[in-house]
Amino acid sequence: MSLEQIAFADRIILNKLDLVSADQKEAVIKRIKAINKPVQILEAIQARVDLDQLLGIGAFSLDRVLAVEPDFLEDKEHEHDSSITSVGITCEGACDPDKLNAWLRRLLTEKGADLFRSKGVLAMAGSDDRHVFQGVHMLLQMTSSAYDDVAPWAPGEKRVNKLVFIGRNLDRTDLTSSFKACLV
Ligand SMILES: Nc1nc2c(ncn2[C@@H]2O[C@H](COP(=O)(O)OP(=O)(O)OP(=O)(O)O)[C@@H](O)[C@H]2O)c(=O)[nH]1
Repeated sequence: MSLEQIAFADRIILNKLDLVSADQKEAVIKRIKAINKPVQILEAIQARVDLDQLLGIGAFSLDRVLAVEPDFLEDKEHEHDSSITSVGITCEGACDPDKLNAWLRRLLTEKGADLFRSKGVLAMAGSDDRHVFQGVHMLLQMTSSAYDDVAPWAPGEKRVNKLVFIGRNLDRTDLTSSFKACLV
């Protein structure tokens, strides 16, 4: 198994399942999820998968970023069998844009090599625009409903920031507290 490929993937096809027991399959799924919690696993025999699940999924589209799985974000499990893990942060509030920029810049500079994927949906103080970011290692793209086809925060909608980081040696406690320090 290539850990980086698993960490990077949005979807993984688990093929040749006729050759393993249910327990063996579950063990492999557990290992994959320990590395990349939000990944979607497609089970297959003779590589037969529903093509609709693979084609046109727009893995890098904003829809995908916005579809941050809530069960993943709420999962507080720490279990993992390698140094590659995923960290989800979900937290109501509004970010101070300057603090957030400084935090992201520092994170990418210091941890970029270890950060395979990052993505998130953010609320900014003083703005009704929903901000969306996604990154690969040091590269980060940020957009918002001001520029793109992203729905702004609806009137009265709870502004819940959601972030996902997948990478090596991530410190969940530090990531969470340093993000929360960006809130106004
Ligand atoms: N039993 C079983 N054999 C399969 C399945 N899928 C593919 N194979 C067989 O596995 C062999 C390798 O298939 P390839 O399509 O060449 O796959 P590959 O990725 O190039 O090779 P490997 O990953 O090394 O197996 C072929 O003989 C396939 O018929 C499956 O679901 N079950």
